[in-house]
Amino acid sequence: MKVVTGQVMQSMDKRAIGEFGVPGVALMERAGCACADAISQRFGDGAGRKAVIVAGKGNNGGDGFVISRILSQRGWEALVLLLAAPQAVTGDAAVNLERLDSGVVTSLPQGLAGQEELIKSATVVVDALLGTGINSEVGGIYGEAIDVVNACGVPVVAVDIPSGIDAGSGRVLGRAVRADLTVSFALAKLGNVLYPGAELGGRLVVADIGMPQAVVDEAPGCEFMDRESARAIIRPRSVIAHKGSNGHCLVIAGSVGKTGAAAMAAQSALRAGAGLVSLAVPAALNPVLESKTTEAMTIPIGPEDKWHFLAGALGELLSVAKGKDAVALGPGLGTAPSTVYLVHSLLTALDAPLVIDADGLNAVAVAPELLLRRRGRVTLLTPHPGEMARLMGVSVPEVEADRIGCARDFATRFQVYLVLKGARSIVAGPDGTIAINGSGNPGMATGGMGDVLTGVIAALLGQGYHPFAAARLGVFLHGYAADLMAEETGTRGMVATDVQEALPRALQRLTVAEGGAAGTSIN
Ligand SMILES: NC(=O)C1=CN([C@@H]2O[C@H](COP(=O)(O)OP(=O)(O)OC[C@H]3O[C@@H](n4cnc5c(N)ncnc54)[C@H](OP(=O)(O)O)[C@@H]3O)[C@@H](O)[C@H]2O)[C@@H](O)CC1
Ligand SMILES: [K+]
Repeated sequence: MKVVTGQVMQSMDKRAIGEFGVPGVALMERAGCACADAISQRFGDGAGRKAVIVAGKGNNGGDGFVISRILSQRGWEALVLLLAAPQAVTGDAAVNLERLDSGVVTSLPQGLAGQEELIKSATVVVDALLGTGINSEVGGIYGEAIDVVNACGVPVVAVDIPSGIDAGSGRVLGRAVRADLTVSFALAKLGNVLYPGAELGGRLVVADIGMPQAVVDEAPGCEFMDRESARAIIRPRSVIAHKGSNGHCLVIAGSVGKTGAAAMAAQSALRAGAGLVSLAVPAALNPVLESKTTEAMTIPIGPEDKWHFLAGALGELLSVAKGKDAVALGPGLGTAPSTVYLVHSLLTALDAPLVIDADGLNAVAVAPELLLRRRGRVTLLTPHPGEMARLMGVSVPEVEADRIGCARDFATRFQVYLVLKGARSIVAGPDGTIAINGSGNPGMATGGMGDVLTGVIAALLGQGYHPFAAARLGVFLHGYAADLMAEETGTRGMVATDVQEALPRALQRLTVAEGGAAGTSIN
């Protein structure tokens, strides 16, 4: 699913009207109708139902006027509380305001004070205060109105986006409406899918409002990874595939106390379909990993009494990396200075597509310019916000304030593919292309989830997926496996190995046609 900023949507609106001759009032009519339909579907129609539409003076309010007219035709009492003088309403919104019976509209330029009881008596409150045209922090009568709506205890349907959410980022601009349902138009906005906007919007419906297809297709936006987008990336496995044709991954991981990270990265690569996995570990840890893993082949590296990698391991690691289809570097490596030095040497010397995570990223953060020496080779980083902050030399709140900007900036500057983890992981390509992951749940906020993701992405790279496809499919699959687990056991107490074990089921659900069965019929 494509998502766009509010500004892009406003220019799409202008293009549809200017270039394609679609009247603005027609778009507004379809938008209002889509909201009314969603309301009718949820609450039914006919007498005894009351909608209170809290409207602003812009086109978001205009949609609200259409909703009032349509619901009235369906037997509702549909009252509009307009937070402006009627003369302040212009354009298409004014056309629709004039079409309402005067008794339906109450103009409240001083704000909603005194209307609380009326609002509490409604079946549904429609939030038509502010949409994509929001241009500053919300305060004054609009801010107070948002507080009243949030305190009313009645289901709230937001028109396009909850009022107060920045459509380009999902940020709350001062105050924002909390809705149960949001009906967004033509395409979802970034603010509908990024947190906190995504949560405040409740369930999201994207309605077709008759925007010309060319305008939709040509709008600059980014991909929101849902099941359909994942299905479009995933490739069928050849029936004559063998372990050698499904990619051989090398995982370089582990230090004392962190053998689990190494085991999970290796095992997850297998669960995501890698044909073979070799796991290179500091030699003293080999016995532990021999027994912790079964299908992965462990390779002891360095002196037998060393619990972490030394700088001198470079030669041995390069020779085991020869011929591998992808390398994962970092899970549980530790931050011993000699290990950091080794990571720096591997960065410049390894030719295979390389996924770097965890302590691998901490080593990169010391000298990120080394990434530029990998030009021409595939590098994929998977930082969480703390690691991203270290890589960029900024604070975590700075990363969180602009997750897309940070991911894009780093990926383009250092010519890498990057997954910025967190609720709605961001995938950035070296050309600045962005995707947003739609799968996953709070159960994933526990240790080891990143090691699983590293293994999954390495497996996909090893199977020959393009790095941007491997990153997008990898994050989706990882979150989707966790979502399948959550369906069964809830999110509390979920651990990384649960997600690891659910990966085949997630792959199965994505490859089998909806409602169909796996396999090929032969009779
Ligand atoms: N795109 C499409 O295809 C279609 C879009 N449609 C709809 O149009 C909506 C966009 O409409 P829009 O551009 O008129 O902006 P909107 O969100 O109503 O707000 C602007 C008004 O709010 C004001 N204002 C701004 N910030 C404020 C603040 N912080 N606090 C207080 N006030 C603030 C601002 O006042 P100003 O500052 O300019 O004086 C201005 O008057 C879109 O979300 C969708 O619902 C559909 O009808 C059909 C097709
Ligand atoms: K709104």
